[in-house]
Amino acid sequence: MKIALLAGDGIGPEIVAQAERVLRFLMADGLKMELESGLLGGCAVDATGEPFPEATRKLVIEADAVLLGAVGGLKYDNLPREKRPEQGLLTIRKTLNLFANLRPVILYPELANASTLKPEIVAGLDILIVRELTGDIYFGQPRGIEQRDGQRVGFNTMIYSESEIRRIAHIAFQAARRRQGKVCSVDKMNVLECTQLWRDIVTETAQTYPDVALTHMLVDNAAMQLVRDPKQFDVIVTGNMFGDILSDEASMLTGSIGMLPSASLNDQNKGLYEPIHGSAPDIAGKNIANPLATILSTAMMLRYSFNQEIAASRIEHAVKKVLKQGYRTADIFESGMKRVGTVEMGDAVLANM
Ligand SMILES: NC(=O)c1ccc[n+]([C@@H]2O[C@H](COP(=O)([O-])OP(=O)(O)OC[C@H]3O[C@@H](n4cnc5c(N)ncnc54)[C@H](O)[C@@H]3O)[C@@H](O)[C@H]2O)c1
Ligand SMILES: CC(C)[C@H](C(=O)O)[C@@H](O)C(=O)O
Ligand SMILES: [Mg+2]
Repeated sequence: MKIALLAGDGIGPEIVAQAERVLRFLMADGLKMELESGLLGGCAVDATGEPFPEATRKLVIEADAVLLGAVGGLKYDNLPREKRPEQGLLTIRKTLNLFANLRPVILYPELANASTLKPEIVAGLDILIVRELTGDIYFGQPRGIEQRDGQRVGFNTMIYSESEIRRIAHIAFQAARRRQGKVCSVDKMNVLECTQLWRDIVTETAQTYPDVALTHMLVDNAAMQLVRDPKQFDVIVTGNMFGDILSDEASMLTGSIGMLPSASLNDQNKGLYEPIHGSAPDIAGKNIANPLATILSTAMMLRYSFNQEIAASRIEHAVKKVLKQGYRTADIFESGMKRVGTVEMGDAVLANM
């Protein structure tokens, strides 16, 4: 099992270091894995001039799975789009055809008071956001900024093909079968043709899954319903951009964006695993970032890419125990708990493994 580690920028190296300790612990305990680090994002721009250098391309193609921290930062904001750190991430997703992004939104009972909603509204919360990751306005052509009628206009194209919609819909329905059997498809069909097609194809695909209950919701309402009554959702399936926004919103129901892991999968079981948050430049280098989303992403990697259910649950149980024992990074801290830094949170997880 060869794993490419791409720590990236900002808090990336700090949080990936803790996940790497967890992987090395499992290796010392007999799990056969090989880890190799590579450059992606701003650190790659600094070293090579490119956000996704050739050596990293080779590494991720050859690896069985990729663990990523985060990319980006203020320093790179003035670069042209193709040189920006985020472009490196988008290019990896496209190169590996990682169209299915799974973002579990799970509230650990110990964090009920850290949620932005009242404990009774979020108790037992367990949503799976299935975000399409290689299409939509992120990749659609044409795009650009150009002169028209004496002024600049900026434009992007929201586009989905039937086959792109169908394959992500299948992922959502199959996931729902292993859960509560409910899929809510989120679109903006009242305004956007692209998402009218989305709704039509999801509805058509649902006919293969008579045992799954499908509902549709417009994205503005979905954003509101997530903070009104989030437990009405089981699986949410949506496009690239709506999924990006709704998952950041949903993360706060679990206490912090630092708690949400993700898996981005293609149809050959190859996966890239990363926390849903970014490089958090405001807290980078201070040993205060929450590493749990990244550590939980390694559990998803062991489960989805390597079928190592026991090792995956071992990590998840260790995280649960750490929270039970009262360890909290700043983002999930509440009085009476033990405030710890990034490294100490890693220590606590390892101690519980
Ligand atoms: N997958 C990725 O690599 C990814 C994802 C999102 C944003 N980004 C990039 O990251 C940079 C910063 O973006 P942003 O500030 O909008 O979003 P962000 O997710 O980096 O940070 C948003 C807020 O959440 C906090 N936060 C994020 N992760 C945390 C953690 N693990 N523990 C505690 N607090 C945490 C940050 O301190 C910040 O206040 C940008 O360049 C953006 O493009 C990268
Ligand atoms: C950094 C950015 C390109 C990325 C996205 O929009 O997909 C991020 O926000 C995410 O959620 O993974
Ligand atoms: Mg995002």
